Amino acid sequence: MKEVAAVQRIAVLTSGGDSPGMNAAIRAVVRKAIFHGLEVIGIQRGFGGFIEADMGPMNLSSVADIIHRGGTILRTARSEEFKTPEGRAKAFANVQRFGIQGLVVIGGDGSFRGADIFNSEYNLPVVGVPGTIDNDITGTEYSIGFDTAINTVVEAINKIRDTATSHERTFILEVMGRESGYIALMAGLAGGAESILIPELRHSMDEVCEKLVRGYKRGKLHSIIIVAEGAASGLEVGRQIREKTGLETKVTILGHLQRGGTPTAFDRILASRMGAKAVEILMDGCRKQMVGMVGGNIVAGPLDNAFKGKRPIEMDIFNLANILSI
Ligand SMILES: Nc1ncnc2c1ncn2[C@@H]1O[C@H](COP(=O)(O)OP(=O)(O)O)[C@@H](O)[C@H]1O
Ligand SMILES: O=P(O)(O)OC[C@H]1O[C@](O)(COP(=O)(O)O)[C@@H](O)[C@@H]1O
Ligand SMILES: [Mg+2]
Repeated sequence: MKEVAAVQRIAVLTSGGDSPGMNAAIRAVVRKAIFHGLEVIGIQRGFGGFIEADMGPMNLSSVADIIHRGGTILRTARSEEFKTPEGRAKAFANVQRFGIQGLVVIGGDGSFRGADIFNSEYNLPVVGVPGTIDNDITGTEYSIGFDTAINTVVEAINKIRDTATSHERTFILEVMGRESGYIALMAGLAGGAESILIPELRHSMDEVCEKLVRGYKRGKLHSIIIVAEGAASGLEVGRQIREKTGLETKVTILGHLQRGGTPTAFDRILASRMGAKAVEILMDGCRKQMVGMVGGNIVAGPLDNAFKGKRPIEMDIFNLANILSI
């Protein structure tokens, strides 16, 4: 049976770094809302478009043929102006002008912080949908785009392994994560990396080098070291290893390759479920929530969970990766 909602018009935007699966989430928000008789306004370029009234109605066809596309059809941005009360006042003028009664923000911790402040100031109901390749959001086991990103990294590791073995070389692979080591950790475990360097932990280059040399002594043909960009520069790690061990090192920086590409089935399913849940939350009359995956279920939780504390790194996974690469 279709539920009839008190809220009649909602808006959706994507903000912060794009992540594969954001389009699937937009599609779910739009189609779920329309299914229940709601109108949906699509806001372009995150909070930037919110301030500048760069927005318009979306319909079923606006989200056709996007479930498999990376990036975001709504575009995304980082808006310094939204961090100011004056910028947010402009955005609120557009809330009134367009008759928006609820807002879905698809983005990361920074975007949720912005949404939280806006809700406190203007009482517009907001729901956060976690979309970031970093998977650094507390309150959800997975954020949209992470699975695709680590699969991209693992694919790169597979390719590097081929040439690394042939030449018996040491490779350093720098991956994304300015403040978070999740991509490095999980892709490192899945890719069988010798060492994983992440910003959450202090690392001793002497230990990294000792492990490398030990490995080669027992007959390893190559070594792969994963470095999160927030832990160190891949080039610098390569230089230090070369100086300390005399080994030949090659450095690959994956960069924005990790943010693009067609989303995996996991990310599409996650995004579809989370986008639909966001609409349900607004229809239920909640004022400030985030969607999360907890124990495999899609649930509503407090929005400020996402940025209250830093998500701790899973030490058991880090230790396991170390044991398995002995
Ligand atoms: N303290 C804040 N107050 C208001 N808006 C904020 C705040 N922090 C972040 N934002 C908004 O959210 C945007 C995205 O945040 P950012 O941290 O860059 O990305 P992400 O959401 O992916 O973590 C910022 O450009 C800004 O517009
Ligand atoms: O593309 P930019 O603006 O240089 O941002 C790079 C950063 O964005 C990310 O890809 C995603 O971070 P957010 O989701 O917090 O925006 C990080 O891994 C990376 O450090
Ligand atoms: Mg972030």
